[in-house]
Amino acid sequence: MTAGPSAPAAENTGPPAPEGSPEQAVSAVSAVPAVSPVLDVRELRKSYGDLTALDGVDLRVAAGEIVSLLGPNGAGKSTFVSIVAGLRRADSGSVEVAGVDAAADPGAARRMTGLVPQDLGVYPPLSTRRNLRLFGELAGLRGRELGARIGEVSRALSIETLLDRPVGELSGGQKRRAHTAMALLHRPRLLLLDEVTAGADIESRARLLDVVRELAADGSAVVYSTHYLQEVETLGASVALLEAGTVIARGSVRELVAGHSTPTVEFRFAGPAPLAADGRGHEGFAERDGGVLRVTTRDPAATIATTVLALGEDAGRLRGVEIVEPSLETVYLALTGRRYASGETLS
Ligand SMILES: Nc1ncnc2c1ncn2[C@@H]1O[C@H](COP(=O)(O)OP(=O)(O)OP(=O)(O)O)[C@@H](O)[C@H]1O
Repeated sequence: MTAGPSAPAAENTGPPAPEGSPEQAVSAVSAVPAVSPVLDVRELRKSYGDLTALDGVDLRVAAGEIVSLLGPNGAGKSTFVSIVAGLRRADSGSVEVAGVDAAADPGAARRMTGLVPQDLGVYPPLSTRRNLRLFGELAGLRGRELGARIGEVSRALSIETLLDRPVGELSGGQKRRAHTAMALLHRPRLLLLDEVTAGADIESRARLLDVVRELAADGSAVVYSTHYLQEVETLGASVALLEAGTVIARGSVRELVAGHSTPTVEFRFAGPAPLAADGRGHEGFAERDGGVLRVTTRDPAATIATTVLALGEDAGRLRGVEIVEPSLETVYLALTGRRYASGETLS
């Protein structure tokens, strides 16, 4: 895939389908902005053969709003982003960018959209500057204005020293910054970023997040797909949680946490956690994850007491018990049944 408003159509092979399906209760928090949204997506559907990637996705994003698109691998985030960017065609549903129907006038919708896709699509033999010029021209920028914008985005993303190097020689993080610069050249009203900080170092990540915040502060609407939950807080973003092609929750972090404010108790064991046998009196949803038994409960104290009592000989392997207060992470866990794989990456 390539960035920019006139990127060519492309289909890529995506990751495997998500395992299982959530059984937890799902509550969708409506977050319809009062003013006309910059992005207005309704009932978007997309299948790849028998596989339903998007199953009726609605999403509205206001000017100045950053929406974090969260969800496990295969949830449909990239499919959603690439359809909104005009790289893929939906089976049905509608996409409007600043009131322009993307199906009726794809060119106009693309001109208002900036995309930083997951698979980078720059022209490797050309210098960063040449790539920026190309994408700028595709977006309708010319002459002095284009030169000035290249200067601005290069400063914003700290890529001035990379301008005369072939993009193909840049590191992964440098490429992402260069790519983001290309998507920002024409000051898009809608910016789509698909896992843009994946593999970026701390400095690149901070720089990228700063730029995204600044763009939103200037009035752009931003859709920011990520696996890093802490970025949601850093960006001051609201959340759209996608699972198996459906938005299962939408709202601010505060709204989501308030709506799913059930604490979790984590029991840590030496060796595998014992089976959370239903007969052990847990109240709420219990699951095992390696050496951790995790129980979502409204009464943590009672859960600790009944669970420890029920452990039998496994009690000797118990190494710690922790009450985890509700957070975006626990909301994610409650809604998807999945957890972080490494402390920050969602599995
Ligand atoms: N070109 C394609 N052909 C067939 N199936 C596809 C294609 N692209 C994506 N898929 C499937 O569609 C589903 C959604 O994929 P998508 O890449 O949109 O998910 P995602 O949420 O972006 O995942 P990740 O977090 O891993 O990037 C997956 O099951 C994936 O295997």
